Amino acid sequence: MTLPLNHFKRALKEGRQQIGLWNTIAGPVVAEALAGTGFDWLLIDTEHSLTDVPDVLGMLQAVSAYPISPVVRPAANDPVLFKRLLDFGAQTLLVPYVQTAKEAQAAVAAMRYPPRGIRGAGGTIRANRFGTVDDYMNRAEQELCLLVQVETAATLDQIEAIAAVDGVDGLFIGPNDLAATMGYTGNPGHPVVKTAILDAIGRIAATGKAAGILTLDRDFAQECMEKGSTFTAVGVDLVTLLGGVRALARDFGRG
Ligand SMILES: O=C(O)C(=O)C[C@H](O)[C@@H](O)CO
Repeated sequence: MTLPLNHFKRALKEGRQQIGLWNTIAGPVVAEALAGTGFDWLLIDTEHSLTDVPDVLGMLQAVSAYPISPVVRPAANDPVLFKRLLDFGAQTLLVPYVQTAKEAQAAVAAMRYPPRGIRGAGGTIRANRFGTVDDYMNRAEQELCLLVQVETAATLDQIEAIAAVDGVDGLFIGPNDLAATMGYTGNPGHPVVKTAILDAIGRIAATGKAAGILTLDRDFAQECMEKGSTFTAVGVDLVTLLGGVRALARDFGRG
Protein backbone atom coordinates (compact mmCIF):
# COMPACT_ATOMS: atom_id res chain seq x y z
CA MET A 1 0.00 0.00 0.00
CA THR A 2 1.03 3.60 -0.50
CA LEU A 3 1.86 5.84 2.47
CA PRO A 4 -1.31 7.85 3.29
CA LEU A 5 -0.84 11.50 2.30
CA ASN A 6 -1.25 14.23 4.91
CA HIS A 7 -3.45 16.69 3.02
CA PHE A 8 -3.68 18.95 6.09
CA LYS A 9 0.11 19.33 6.22
CA ARG A 10 0.18 20.19 2.53
CA ALA A 11 -2.61 22.73 2.94
CA LEU A 12 -0.71 24.47 5.74
CA LYS A 13 2.49 24.55 3.68
CA GLU A 14 0.54 26.09 0.79
CA GLY A 15 -1.15 28.60 3.08
CA ARG A 16 -4.64 27.27 2.35
CA GLN A 17 -7.05 28.13 5.18
CA GLN A 18 -8.24 25.08 7.16
CA ILE A 19 -11.43 25.54 9.21
CA GLY A 20 -11.70 23.12 12.11
CA LEU A 21 -13.95 21.75 14.83
CA TRP A 22 -13.11 20.49 18.31
CA ASN A 23 -14.34 16.96 19.05
CA THR A 24 -14.54 16.39 22.80
CA ILE A 25 -17.23 13.67 22.80
CA ALA A 26 -15.49 10.31 22.87
CA GLY A 27 -16.29 7.45 20.53
CA PRO A 28 -16.58 6.69 16.82
CA VAL A 29 -20.25 7.60 16.35
CA VAL A 30 -19.99 11.32 17.07
CA ALA A 31 -16.58 11.51 15.39
CA GLU A 32 -18.01 10.04 12.20
CA ALA A 33 -21.10 12.23 12.35
CA LEU A 34 -18.91 15.34 12.71
CA ALA A 35 -16.59 14.15 9.93
CA GLY A 36 -19.42 14.58 7.43
CA THR A 37 -20.28 18.18 8.37
CA GLY A 38 -17.91 19.84 5.92
CA PHE A 39 -15.07 21.03 8.17
CA ASP A 40 -11.51 20.73 6.93
CA TRP A 41 -10.11 19.27 10.16
CA LEU A 42 -11.38 17.66 13.32
CA LEU A 43 -9.47 17.97 16.59
CA ILE A 44 -9.76 14.70 18.53
CA ASP A 45 -9.03 15.94 22.03
CA THR A 46 -7.55 13.62 24.65
CA GLU A 47 -6.47 16.51 26.93
CA HIS A 48 -9.68 18.27 27.97
CA SER A 49 -12.25 15.54 27.28
CA LEU A 50 -13.32 12.05 28.28
CA THR A 51 -11.60 10.72 25.15
CA ASP A 52 -8.66 8.54 26.16
CA VAL A 53 -5.89 7.04 24.05
CA PRO A 54 -7.67 3.70 23.39
CA ASP A 55 -10.70 5.62 22.06
CA VAL A 56 -8.64 7.33 19.36
CA LEU A 57 -8.09 4.26 17.18
CA GLY A 58 -11.79 3.74 16.52
CA MET A 59 -12.33 7.48 16.03
CA LEU A 60 -9.57 7.65 13.41
CA GLN A 61 -11.07 4.65 11.64
CA ALA A 62 -14.54 6.22 11.80
CA VAL A 63 -13.49 9.46 10.09
CA SER A 64 -11.09 7.88 7.57
CA ALA A 65 -13.75 7.62 4.84
CA TYR A 66 -14.51 11.34 4.93
CA PRO A 67 -12.68 14.31 3.36
CA ILE A 68 -11.60 15.67 6.74
CA SER A 69 -8.19 15.71 8.40
CA PRO A 70 -8.06 14.35 11.94
CA VAL A 71 -5.71 16.22 14.29
CA VAL A 72 -5.11 14.46 17.61
CA ARG A 73 -4.22 16.27 20.82
CA PRO A 74 -2.31 14.16 23.34
CA ALA A 75 -2.76 15.11 26.97
CA ALA A 76 0.87 16.14 27.25
CA ASN A 77 4.18 16.48 25.40
CA ASP A 78 4.89 12.84 26.18
CA PRO A 79 6.71 10.51 23.77
CA VAL A 80 4.81 7.50 25.09
CA LEU A 81 1.52 9.13 24.13
CA PHE A 82 2.94 10.18 20.74
CA LYS A 83 4.10 6.60 20.07
CA ARG A 84 0.65 5.16 20.63
CA LEU A 85 -1.26 7.82 18.71
CA LEU A 86 1.13 7.74 15.74
CA ASP A 87 0.98 3.94 15.67
CA PHE A 88 -2.84 4.24 15.53
CA GLY A 89 -2.33 6.23 12.32
CA ALA A 90 -2.62 9.80 13.56
CA GLN A 91 -0.60 11.96 11.15
CA THR A 92 -1.03 15.36 12.80
CA LEU A 93 -0.58 16.02 16.52
CA LEU A 94 -1.45 19.21 18.39
CA VAL A 95 0.80 19.20 21.46
CA PRO A 96 -0.26 21.24 24.49
CA TYR A 97 1.83 23.47 26.72
CA VAL A 98 5.06 23.64 24.74
CA GLN A 99 6.91 26.53 26.39
CA THR A 100 10.42 26.51 24.96
CA ALA A 101 12.42 25.55 21.88
CA LYS A 102 13.88 22.68 23.90
CA GLU A 103 10.42 21.30 24.62
CA ALA A 104 9.55 21.69 20.94
CA GLN A 105 12.71 19.77 20.00
CA ALA A 106 11.63 16.99 22.36
CA ALA A 107 8.26 16.83 20.61
CA VAL A 108 9.97 16.65 17.21
CA ALA A 109 12.17 13.80 18.42
CA ALA A 110 9.11 11.91 19.62
CA MET A 111 7.63 12.17 16.11
CA ARG A 112 10.70 10.69 14.43
CA TYR A 113 12.26 7.23 14.38
CA PRO A 114 15.96 6.82 15.14
CA PRO A 115 18.46 8.08 14.21
CA ARG A 116 16.59 11.40 13.85
CA GLY A 117 14.38 10.83 16.86
CA ILE A 118 13.17 8.47 19.57
CA ARG A 119 9.82 7.17 18.29
CA GLY A 120 9.48 3.54 19.28
CA ALA A 121 9.37 1.06 16.41
CA GLY A 122 6.27 -1.12 16.18
CA GLY A 123 6.00 -3.48 13.22
CA THR A 124 2.37 -4.30 12.65
CA ILE A 125 0.52 -1.05 13.29
CA ARG A 126 -2.37 0.76 11.65
CA ALA A 127 -0.02 3.60 10.67
CA ASN A 128 1.77 1.27 8.24
CA ARG A 129 -1.51 -0.42 7.37
CA PHE A 130 -0.40 -3.48 9.33
CA GLY A 131 2.88 -3.91 7.55
CA THR A 132 1.72 -3.21 3.98
CA VAL A 133 3.19 0.29 3.51
CA ASP A 134 6.62 -0.14 1.92
CA ASP A 135 9.55 1.23 3.93
CA TYR A 136 7.20 2.97 6.37
CA MET A 137 9.78 3.75 9.04
CA ASN A 138 12.02 5.66 6.65
CA ARG A 139 9.14 7.51 4.97
CA ALA A 140 6.65 8.15 7.77
CA GLU A 141 8.09 11.51 8.82
CA GLN A 142 7.28 13.18 5.48
CA GLU A 143 3.56 12.75 6.12
CA LEU A 144 3.58 13.66 9.83
CA CYS A 145 2.69 17.16 11.02
CA LEU A 146 3.59 18.65 14.39
CA LEU A 147 1.61 21.55 15.81
CA VAL A 148 2.61 22.94 19.20
CA GLN A 149 0.54 25.06 21.57
CA VAL A 150 1.69 28.45 22.74
CA GLU A 151 -0.56 29.01 25.74
CA THR A 152 1.21 30.85 28.53
CA ALA A 153 2.17 34.50 28.86
CA ALA A 154 5.81 33.48 29.24
CA THR A 155 5.73 31.42 26.04
CA LEU A 156 4.73 34.47 24.00
CA ASP A 157 8.36 35.55 24.31
CA GLN A 158 9.49 32.20 22.85
CA ILE A 159 7.41 32.21 19.65
CA GLU A 160 10.24 32.86 17.22
CA ALA A 161 12.56 30.39 18.98
CA ILE A 162 9.91 27.66 18.91
CA ALA A 163 9.00 28.40 15.29
CA ALA A 164 12.67 28.09 14.34
CA VAL A 165 12.77 24.45 15.48
CA ASP A 166 13.10 22.10 12.51
CA GLY A 167 10.14 19.74 12.49
CA VAL A 168 7.62 22.17 14.00
CA ASP A 169 4.98 22.77 11.31
CA GLY A 170 2.68 25.12 13.17
CA LEU A 171 2.04 27.00 16.40
CA PHE A 172 -1.43 27.16 17.95
CA ILE A 173 -2.52 29.77 20.47
CA GLY A 174 -4.47 28.26 23.37
CA PRO A 175 -6.76 31.13 24.34
CA ASN A 176 -8.09 29.90 27.68
CA ASP A 177 -4.73 28.95 29.16
CA LEU A 178 -3.14 32.07 27.75
CA ALA A 179 -5.85 34.23 29.28
CA ALA A 180 -5.41 32.54 32.64
CA THR A 181 -1.65 33.02 32.70
CA MET A 182 -2.09 36.65 31.66
CA GLY A 183 -4.31 37.23 34.69
CA TYR A 184 -7.66 37.01 32.87
CA THR A 185 -8.76 33.58 34.02
CA GLY A 186 -11.93 32.45 32.25
CA ASN A 187 -11.92 35.53 30.02
CA PRO A 188 -10.14 34.73 26.72
CA GLY A 189 -12.26 37.41 25.09
CA HIS A 190 -10.75 40.23 27.14
CA PRO A 191 -9.38 42.97 24.85
CA VAL A 192 -5.89 42.59 26.32
CA VAL A 193 -5.92 38.85 25.59
CA LYS A 194 -7.34 39.32 22.11
CA THR A 195 -4.64 41.84 21.31
CA ALA A 196 -1.96 39.43 22.53
CA ILE A 197 -3.46 36.62 20.43
CA LEU A 198 -3.56 38.72 17.26
CA ASP A 199 0.02 39.87 17.83
CA ALA A 200 1.15 36.28 18.41
CA ILE A 201 -0.60 35.06 15.25
CA GLY A 202 1.07 37.79 13.22
CA ARG A 203 4.47 36.90 14.64
CA ILE A 204 3.98 33.19 13.98
CA ALA A 205 2.88 33.84 10.40
CA ALA A 206 5.94 36.06 9.90
CA THR A 207 8.20 33.10 10.71
CA GLY A 208 6.73 31.10 7.82
CA LYS A 209 5.23 28.47 10.10
CA ALA A 210 1.45 27.97 10.26
CA ALA A 211 -0.55 29.83 12.91
CA GLY A 212 -3.68 28.41 14.51
CA ILE A 213 -6.35 29.34 17.02
CA LEU A 214 -9.62 28.16 18.51
CA THR A 215 -12.31 30.75 19.06
CA LEU A 216 -16.09 30.56 19.26
CA ASP A 217 -16.29 34.28 18.44
CA ARG A 218 -16.95 34.38 14.69
CA ASP A 219 -15.87 37.99 14.31
CA PHE A 220 -12.64 37.29 16.17
CA ALA A 221 -12.07 34.18 14.06
CA GLN A 222 -12.20 36.44 11.01
CA GLU A 223 -9.73 38.83 12.61
CA CYS A 224 -7.39 35.93 13.39
CA MET A 225 -7.56 34.67 9.80
CA GLU A 226 -6.87 38.17 8.49
CA LYS A 227 -3.85 38.30 10.82
CA GLY A 228 -2.54 35.01 9.45
CA SER A 229 -4.23 32.06 11.17
CA THR A 230 -4.44 29.20 8.67
CA PHE A 231 -5.73 26.42 10.92
CA THR A 232 -8.68 28.06 12.57
CA ALA A 233 -11.03 26.08 14.82
CA VAL A 234 -14.41 27.76 15.20
CA GLY A 235 -16.45 25.40 17.34
CA VAL A 236 -16.54 22.76 20.07
CA ASP A 237 -18.96 19.88 19.62
CA LEU A 238 -20.33 19.81 23.18
CA VAL A 239 -20.77 23.61 23.29
CA THR A 240 -22.77 23.59 20.06
CA LEU A 241 -24.81 20.57 21.14
CA LEU A 242 -25.74 22.03 24.52
CA GLY A 243 -26.46 25.44 23.01
CA GLY A 244 -28.95 23.95 20.59
CA VAL A 245 -30.57 21.69 23.17
CA ARG A 246 -30.94 24.48 25.71
CA ALA A 247 -32.52 26.74 23.09
CA LEU A 248 -35.00 23.97 22.25
CA ALA A 249 -35.89 23.53 25.93
CA ARG A 250 -36.49 27.27 26.26
CA ASP A 251 -38.72 27.22 23.16
CA PHE A 252 -41.03 24.90 25.12
CA GLY A 253 -40.79 26.76 28.36
CA ARG A 254 -38.22 24.48 29.92
CA GLY A 255 -34.67 24.96 31.10
O1 LIG B 1 -6.03 27.01 26.11
C1 LIG B 1 -7.00 26.75 25.37
O2 LIG B 1 -8.03 27.44 25.27
C2 LIG B 1 -6.91 25.54 24.52
O3 LIG B 1 -5.88 24.92 24.43
C3 LIG B 1 -8.21 25.05 23.93
C4 LIG B 1 -9.00 24.36 25.02
O4 LIG B 1 -8.15 23.41 25.66
C5 LIG B 1 -10.20 23.62 24.46
O5 LIG B 1 -10.56 22.63 25.38
C6 LIG B 1 -11.39 24.49 24.22
O6 LIG B 1 -11.79 25.08 25.42
